[in-house]
Amino acid sequence: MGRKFLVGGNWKMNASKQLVNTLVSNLNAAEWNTDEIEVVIAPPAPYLDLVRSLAKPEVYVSAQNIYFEKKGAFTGEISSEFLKDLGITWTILGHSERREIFKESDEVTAKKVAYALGEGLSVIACVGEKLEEREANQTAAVVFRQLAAIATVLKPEDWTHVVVAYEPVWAIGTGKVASPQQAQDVHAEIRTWLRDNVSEAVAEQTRILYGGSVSAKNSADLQTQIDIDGFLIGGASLTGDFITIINTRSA
Ligand SMILES: O=C[C@H](O)COP(=O)(O)O
Repeated sequence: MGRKFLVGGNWKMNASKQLVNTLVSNLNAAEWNTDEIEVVIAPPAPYLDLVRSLAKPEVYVSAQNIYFEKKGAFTGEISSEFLKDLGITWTILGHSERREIFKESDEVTAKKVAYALGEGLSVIACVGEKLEEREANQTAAVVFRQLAAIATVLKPEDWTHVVVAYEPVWAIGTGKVASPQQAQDVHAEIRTWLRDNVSEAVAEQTRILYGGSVSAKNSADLQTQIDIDGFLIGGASLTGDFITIINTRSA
């Protein structure tokens, strides 16, 4: 079976009750073939419950991050238990903003991925290089290092619930989208890495999303690439572009 295209919306630290109502009503009114497209939105943690209760079942809801402990003295952290209690089945992990701003290492990210999977969550695991790393021809090395940290703590069967999001840091929120070929090149390298380091089946089945300035204007071209299995969309997920992107895929 082919890889189901995933359109993810990462709202980052943007929300209000009013915005939730608008974005979720618009999504509820939109239609897509659920055999071919999976839609996942990731609002900030305080809005997860509201979004889950308002969104139609075809919309999967994701956290943007969790911790690797069930409960206790971890002020400000989000437990997988909270997600399960709220009917939230996904979490993003290892976003570059977590890595850069909050200093989450490859090892911490990997620990979170393993923990989330053990708790029955599906994970969007983010990888991607910074501009200076790309310019130093280090893109593959950086992405492979990030993947290796995750692969080390997973069993091959765990990958069934992992989606990899390739998000070049220089393309995030900058309007400088990777060209379809630039994205495809890295996606193909990631798939080859999975083939060489995990298994043929995992390489074939694992979805690799592209993220970084995806918009209604560029999504059609990006999605023509054979190894682009969906998008993780930031800014445009807070606008009508998100549904246009879903519709572009459906068309
Ligand atoms: O998780 C989403 C990415 O960071 C992309 O953000 P962006 O679409 O605003 O560039």
